[in-house]
Amino acid sequence: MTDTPGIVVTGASGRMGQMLVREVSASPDCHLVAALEREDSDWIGRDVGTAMGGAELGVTVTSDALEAFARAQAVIDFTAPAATVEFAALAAQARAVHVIGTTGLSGDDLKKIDAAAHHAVIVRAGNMSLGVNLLVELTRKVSQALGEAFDIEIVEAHHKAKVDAPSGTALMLGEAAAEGRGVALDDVADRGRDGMTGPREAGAIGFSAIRGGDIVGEHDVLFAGAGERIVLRHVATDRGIFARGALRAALWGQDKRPGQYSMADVLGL
Ligand SMILES: NC(=O)C1=CN([C@@H]2O[C@H](COP(=O)(O)OP(=O)(O)OC[C@H]3O[C@@H](n4cnc5c(N)ncnc54)[C@H](O)[C@@H]3O)[C@@H](O)[C@H]2O)C=CC1
Ligand SMILES: O=C(O)C1=N[C@H](C(=O)O)C[C@H](O)C1
Repeated sequence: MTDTPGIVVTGASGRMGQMLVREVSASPDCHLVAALEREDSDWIGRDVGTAMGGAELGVTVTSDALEAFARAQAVIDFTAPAATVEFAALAAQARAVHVIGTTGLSGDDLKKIDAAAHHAVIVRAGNMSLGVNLLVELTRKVSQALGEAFDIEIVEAHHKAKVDAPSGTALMLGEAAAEGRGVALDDVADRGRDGMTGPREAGAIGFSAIRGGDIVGEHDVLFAGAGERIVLRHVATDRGIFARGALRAALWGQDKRPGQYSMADVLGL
């Protein structure tokens, strides 16, 4: 047995789940206590290491979230909105830190996550990488400095299997741009142009989404003025950046009071 924090990885067979199983099991600072999948997944009952095509890890994939969370100090969750809302309540019941990377959450989902955060630590971010969280801070500052004389457009590109748009990261960047201008994103977001749209609305923050191939994640924040443009860009080439950020958040959350935190809190930005 080890006295490092025990971690559950949800969505273990997914793109992020597999990356997280690798990071958690390789880390000397924690250990993998469970790997969770949907009950109809053909990974259920198999050793997660061999299911991933590697060495045995001694952890059998299960769909019993309550039992798994009861044995854990943290749950790292990159799945889908309905699953994440359910896991938030169960992780709170188990008093386990819940690190949420899942994007595409609705306003109603966020309210349920807020309720769970009264009882346990939740760290949630649409992007767990250091680079993007720095970009968020830069976006806020540049937006504040330039004001409405520069039009803001956020362009994101992801792999063809991504199911939500705009990406969680694009929305974080949009929130930061709106905060920089002292406005609410919901009042100024322009999330889809098609047909006779008319000229650009003054003060709008526009979003465009590209989907194709195996693009890990790319985000541009464009500030377009008269006679000049600034582009702030982040390019992810390896999902390990998200997994390492999530693991850092799970460990950081161990001695924190119940509440909802961001990656900016974790990174001290
Ligand atoms: N915040 C961040 O830094 C990042 C967030 N993401 C987000 O993470 C989420 C997952 O992304 P991917 O790994 O690419 O998707 P994926 O589709 O490859 O994996 C999702 C996994 O969750 C599993 N799952 C769904 N419902 C479940 C349930 N009730 N119980 C157990 N497992 C369940 C699925 O079976 C699947 O294996 C997406 O929302 C994505 O946008 C992805 C990368 C970075
Ligand atoms: O689905 C993905 O892949 C990613 N999702 C996150 C998002 O929606 O921003 C983070 C990253 O860009 C990869």
